[in-house]
Amino acid sequence: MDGKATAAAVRGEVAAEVARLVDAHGETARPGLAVVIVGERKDSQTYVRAKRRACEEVGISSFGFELPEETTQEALQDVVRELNARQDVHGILVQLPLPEHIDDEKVLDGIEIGKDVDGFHPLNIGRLCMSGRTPPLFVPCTPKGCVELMDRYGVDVEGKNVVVIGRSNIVGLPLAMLLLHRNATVTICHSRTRDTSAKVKEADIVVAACGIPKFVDKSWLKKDAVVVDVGINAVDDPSKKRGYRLVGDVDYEGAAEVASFITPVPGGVGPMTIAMLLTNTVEACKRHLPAK
Ligand SMILES: Nc1nc(=O)c2c([nH]1)NC[C@@H]1CN(c3ccc(C(=O)N[C@@H](CCC(=O)O)C(=O)O)cc3)C=[N+]21
Repeated sequence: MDGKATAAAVRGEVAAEVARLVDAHGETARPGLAVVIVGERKDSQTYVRAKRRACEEVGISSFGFELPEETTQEALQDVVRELNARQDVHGILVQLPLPEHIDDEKVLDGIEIGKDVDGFHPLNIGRLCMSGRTPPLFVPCTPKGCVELMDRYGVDVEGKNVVVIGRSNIVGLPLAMLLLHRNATVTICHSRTRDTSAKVKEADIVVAACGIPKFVDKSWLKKDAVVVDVGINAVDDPSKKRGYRLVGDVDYEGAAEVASFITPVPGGVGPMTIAMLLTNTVEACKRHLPAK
């Protein structure tokens, strides 16, 4: 499953929608995303740059806030409060991880839930977990991107055995919930699971989101399993310009021989994550407009 091409297609659709909004309602209807980064982590800077570029491509205004590593808890929360109040900012993203001295829970919980385009606010996650009630305002971008990718490739999850490896609040847990609501039989494996390979051997669909390079081996996979690799692991590689290359949580070469569908790294889930950030931002903006 080609996440790079699929994300490009999604961006094309988002660009058309943004143009339609601005055409119908004027400049105030142009969606705006604020991205806040604290400190100078190289990987965070790379991701934030990619988010900024994606916004530009589709006509979403992006507002970057680069705060020094020493930023205090109070100062960061003040920035979030200001962004909550701004009319031209429809979505707020505080890039994770934050420096050690900052309590990220306090920061994330301070984001207005209607602007929580990451979908990390406990009220959004709580609503995501419950079915038949008020739905969340936003679904976290990586899980949403995984499901969107499978949808577009015609992978139906209903009644399937899905194994999600990883239980993080931003990927594994919300993804398991999304798949459960789509009537998959979901098993979550994690660091204390006794025999993950045995669980994976039963899986029609495997989602690897544990952050361990090449954790999932070809020998674990059922013939024609669907494999979604969320891992973005940097491993040293002096032959590369950046000094490292990215590998997933799945041994791609081997797994590709048995899987019916598989996502590569890079070029799989990563670009879809950013595409879903754009769709969430447009959704946030549209909620403020009269229906048209
Ligand atoms: N508040 C917050 N929201 C996030 O969504 C968030 C975050 N914090 N912190 C870090 C993680 C990581 N993340 C990625 C997004 C896209 C790619 C991506 O597009 N990767 C490219 C490769 C990029 C490269 O070459 O370095 C690919 O997989 O093809 C990767 C990682 C979002 N995150």
